Amino acid sequence: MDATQLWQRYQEWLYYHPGLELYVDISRMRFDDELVESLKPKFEKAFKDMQALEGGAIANPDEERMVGHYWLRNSDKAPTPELKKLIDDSFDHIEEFARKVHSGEIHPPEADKFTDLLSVGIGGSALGPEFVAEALVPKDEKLKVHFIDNTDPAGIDRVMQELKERLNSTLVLVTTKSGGTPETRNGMLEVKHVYEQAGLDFASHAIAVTMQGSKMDQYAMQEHWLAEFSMFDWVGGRTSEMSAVGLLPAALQGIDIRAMLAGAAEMDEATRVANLKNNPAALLALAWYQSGNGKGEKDMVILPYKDSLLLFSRYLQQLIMESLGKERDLDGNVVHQGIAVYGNKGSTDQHAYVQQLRDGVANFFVTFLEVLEDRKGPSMEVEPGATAGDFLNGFLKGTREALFENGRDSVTITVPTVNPRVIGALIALYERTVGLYASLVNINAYHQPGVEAGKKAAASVLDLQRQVMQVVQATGQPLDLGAIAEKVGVPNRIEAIYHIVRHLEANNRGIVVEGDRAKPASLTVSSK
Ligand SMILES: O=P(O)(O)OC[C@H]1O[C@H](O)[C@H](O)[C@@H](O)[C@@H]1O
Repeated sequence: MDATQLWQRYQEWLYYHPGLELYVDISRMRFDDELVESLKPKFEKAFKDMQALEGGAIANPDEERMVGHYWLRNSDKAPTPELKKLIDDSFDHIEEFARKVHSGEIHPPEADKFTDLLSVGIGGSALGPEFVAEALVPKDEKLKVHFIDNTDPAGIDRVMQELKERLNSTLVLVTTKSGGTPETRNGMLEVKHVYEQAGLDFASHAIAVTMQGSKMDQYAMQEHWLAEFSMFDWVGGRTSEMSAVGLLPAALQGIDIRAMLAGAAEMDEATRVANLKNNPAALLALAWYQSGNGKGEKDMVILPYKDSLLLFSRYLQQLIMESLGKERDLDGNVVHQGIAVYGNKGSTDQHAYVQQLRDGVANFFVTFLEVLEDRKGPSMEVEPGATAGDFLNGFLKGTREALFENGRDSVTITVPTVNPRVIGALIALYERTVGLYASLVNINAYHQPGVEAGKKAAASVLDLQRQVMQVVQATGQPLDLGAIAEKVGVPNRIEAIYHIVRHLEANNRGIVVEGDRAKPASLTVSSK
């Protein structure tokens, strides 16, 4: 295709949303009319599926659940007046609480106001809040936000060290939809311990977002935490940014959550249009489908050319990979679907792995995210006639062109600026694209059966650890790994026992290991 033809193609496929001033350009994806024609029936079905989902159908059949994240942005779309009321009340509750925290009406026992927010959660209960907190830091940030999103003791220490001087004015938010996620429970207990060590009452600094009746809900009630916010059964973790999960921390930080909701609602309207060319999510779904042959054969590299959007790719990793990465389709056939997502930001990544993208394995397509506004206010010239922002723009365009020349495709999404409305719209755009694409490839995007396997295996390792400790303590003389395995009654789990013992020893957990470290079979274990 020559330059004139490409310019034609660009104009033919360009999508523009006038309200949001947002563009989607899929002209640099090499799909042809034949593919578009052949996908028409699938798109018809995808639009219908989406309509049914928004109408309250059980769109997640395995878990017998409705999928209602779109109602959050327009509660009139909720299938019953009761649900509408729940949604409206939950936002009022969030705003009222945030207002009282900001004014000092709600304050910790030892200070006039809360100064910091420590959010404890993982997966869908962390990635959206982390992305938004970083993308939208307000000028007059009301509370400074920190995150614990793992059960890594050293990671927890690092965050608690930062907060050491302000512990008494830190509000701790524990977010877990299910209320039973071990990493989050551990994080909460560790933080509580630090409060207790400091002689502070944890409950009067603690709030929770969780489903009613969950373990966390019960715990928070028993302990008389400061406040609780409900998470709904019909909102999945990875699509929960526009529920209390995302909006509570955002509101506390001082972000305009109504603008986020409005941006998402505008995008939802645009992505309800049952016409491929006029629906930006359908255009993205077409691009995903074409690049990976409907089988995820190519990875999605997300490259926002804007530092504040650094965490978008991490957020999208869960949204896309947990939704689309499925063993079976809706008819039970083994399909091993998915699309791998990675990326950080441009132009930084051009100095890291873009070399491979240009010249190496052609197993990806790029999504460039362009922000038209360089910064608030004027920029100096770093060279005659060019600002730092002109360079950033030049690098984006240059990379897009250099990749395309070499047979590497890309999508470009352009937004006017980074603000709450735009972020709400971007989240809604990708949520809808995932839903439409899932329909095209006939999978359930709303469950995550594969995650359970790792959780079960971890629980079994911890069980084994308890048994190993018992055996070692009860025996009173050095045992080799085989003997421990025999005594525990799991002769085929010697390797697992070896790993457990090595970790216990490294952490002074009351055992002594002797022998040649390079020859695990020579090791003996005894209690200290
Ligand atoms: O919010 P929670 O219930 O604690 O869940 C946190 C995360 O854990 C799980 O493993 C799921 O796979 C995720 O979808 C979820 O977002």
